[in-house]
Amino acid sequence: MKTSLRSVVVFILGALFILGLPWFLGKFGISLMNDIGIGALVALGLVLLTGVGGATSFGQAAFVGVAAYTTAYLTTHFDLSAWMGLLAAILITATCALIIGCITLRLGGHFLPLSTIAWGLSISLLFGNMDMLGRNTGITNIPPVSLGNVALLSPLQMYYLIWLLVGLALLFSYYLLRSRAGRVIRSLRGGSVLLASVGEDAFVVRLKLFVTAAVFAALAGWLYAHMNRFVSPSPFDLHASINYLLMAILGGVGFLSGALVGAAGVLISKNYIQDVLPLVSSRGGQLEAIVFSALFILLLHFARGGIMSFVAKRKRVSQQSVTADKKRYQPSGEPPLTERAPLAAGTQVLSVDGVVRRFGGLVAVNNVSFTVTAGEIVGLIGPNGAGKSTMFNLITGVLGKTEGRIHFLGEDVTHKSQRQIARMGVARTFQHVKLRPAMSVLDSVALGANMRGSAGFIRSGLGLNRAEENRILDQAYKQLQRIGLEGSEYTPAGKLPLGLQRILEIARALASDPVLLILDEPAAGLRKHEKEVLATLLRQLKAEGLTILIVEHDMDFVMKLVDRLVVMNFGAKLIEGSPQQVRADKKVQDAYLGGTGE
Ligand SMILES: Nc1ncnc2c1ncn2[C@@H]1O[C@H](COP(=O)(O)OP(=O)(O)OP(=O)(O)O)[C@@H](O)[C@H]1O
Repeated sequence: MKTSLRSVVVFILGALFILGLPWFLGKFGISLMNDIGIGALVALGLVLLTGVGGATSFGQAAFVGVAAYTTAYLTTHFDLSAWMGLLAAILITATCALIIGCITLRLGGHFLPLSTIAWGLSISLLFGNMDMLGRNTGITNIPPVSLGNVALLSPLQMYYLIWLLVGLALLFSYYLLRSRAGRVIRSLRGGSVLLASVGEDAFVVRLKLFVTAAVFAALAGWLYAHMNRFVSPSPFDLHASINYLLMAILGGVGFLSGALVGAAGVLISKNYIQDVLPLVSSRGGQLEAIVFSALFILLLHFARGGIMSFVAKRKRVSQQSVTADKKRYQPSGEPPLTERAPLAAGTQVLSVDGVVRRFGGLVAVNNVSFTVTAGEIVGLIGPNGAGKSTMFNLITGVLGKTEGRIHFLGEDVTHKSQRQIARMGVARTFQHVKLRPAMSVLDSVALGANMRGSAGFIRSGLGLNRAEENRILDQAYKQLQRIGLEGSEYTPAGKLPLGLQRILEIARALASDPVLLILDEPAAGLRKHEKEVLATLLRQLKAEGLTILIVEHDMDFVMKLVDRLVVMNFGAKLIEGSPQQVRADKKVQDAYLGGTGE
């Protein structure tokens, strides 16, 4: 994993700026910077959870509150040090997030944000109603954080602690997103079927992200409690949660730096508005909420990408001479990832036995049986609606079977999940391409090698995954060379023409080192020359011992390519045989080729 020099320079310059800034700020400025740092920590969690992971939370302030009250309670009632309070705050907040996440994160659509409002409100109401937490009066006399004998009492002392933690959280997030785990997080918006095809459970990934965002909120809560030395319910209510979301959106919910920019933007303008509104009206306090609501709506209408998206756009325009296409990946030289031993010729790879799939009254797949042996290319063909894609979805575990059995390498996979089947060595492409448009070509393929690595959130975020990450990227580059897309490593996948996106999906599948490659209409949208290149690639893969099952409508392409064909019609198997046998069969001509005898 190569950290780009520019990112290092930007980070160092940022750190120097933060170090030197107090020289130019008064007491008020330093206190404001402390609030910005605390807000930025929460907003950073939201950038990961909402901006990258696609799960909107209106309840982050409640997590800030859980951590703040935990440390406040433990340090005032049990005389624990603030550092023990930090440990407890992180543990309890993460546990709360885990429990709430398990209950709510499976909710789809608008129900998830609605549920975050519900638990956000409930938790903040709890703070105001529990005697042990001081009800609405809160908890006072919280001890300061101490470093040895030095108590961090002044805003300037807290400034350095707060911004050290903000820097570490930023670094963690930066490394995390550039890793194996980060590619999976960035693919969350592509849906659970895409993630399962690379061996991941979307719910588990979202849950880990939810807990990570809660831990960032916990850091903020701990800092808040020991900086103010007092906690009460109102800074952790729904209103505060909306403010944190506003910070993330204003800065740019798709950018880590957006958390800093957004927190600064919201808190500085809030101070400014608080100064100006009393001059306009005696009810300035109420007007503030209205002004912020109006700002939120304007932002959602005209600048959803936030401030950083404008900065990124300008940067792209000013760097047009150094386009992504001209950057090249340099292989790391790490030893390559280990590969599966090739199967002996004739080994049975797949066996489909009397499989039935009904959708209500419709029998989409009706008692279909066939086998695929190692090193074969088998085509599954049939007219539109014959049940081919349903058959693919049954084999790969996307759909459950109504009847029948499927074995892969002799193991019964009838009731295995898509993720388990993918992990056994079945890789696939999709009829409707499933790529993340903004993800680079190199990363898109590296996602396929996901199951060949093991670094999780913590190892990746701490930057301890470099060797593995290099090997995964080298593997992705090797597959790009194989399909002739080297040179476009850093082009966003969505910028490729549809035909090349299909080929890119094949490279992603190959990066997993599969036993069986299942291709759903790979030649659709390809030009004649591209089809020839694809056919050559598939023949080469067969020569290397890979087994391929392919659905394809282009008869010319498929007839020249495959060893055997299984023809389906109205959900049932019509015939199985060599391309010559299928071509000559009268039933096939009637059903599939419209009786032309092509
Ligand atoms: N999730 C579903 N719910 C209900 N019916 C479905 C579902 N998926 C597929 N079908 C129906 O099952 C039948 C087979 O569909 P399938 O997509 O498997 O056919 P196909 O051979 O892949 O067609 P095409 O070549 O057009 O992709 C069709 O009648 C389709 O409408």
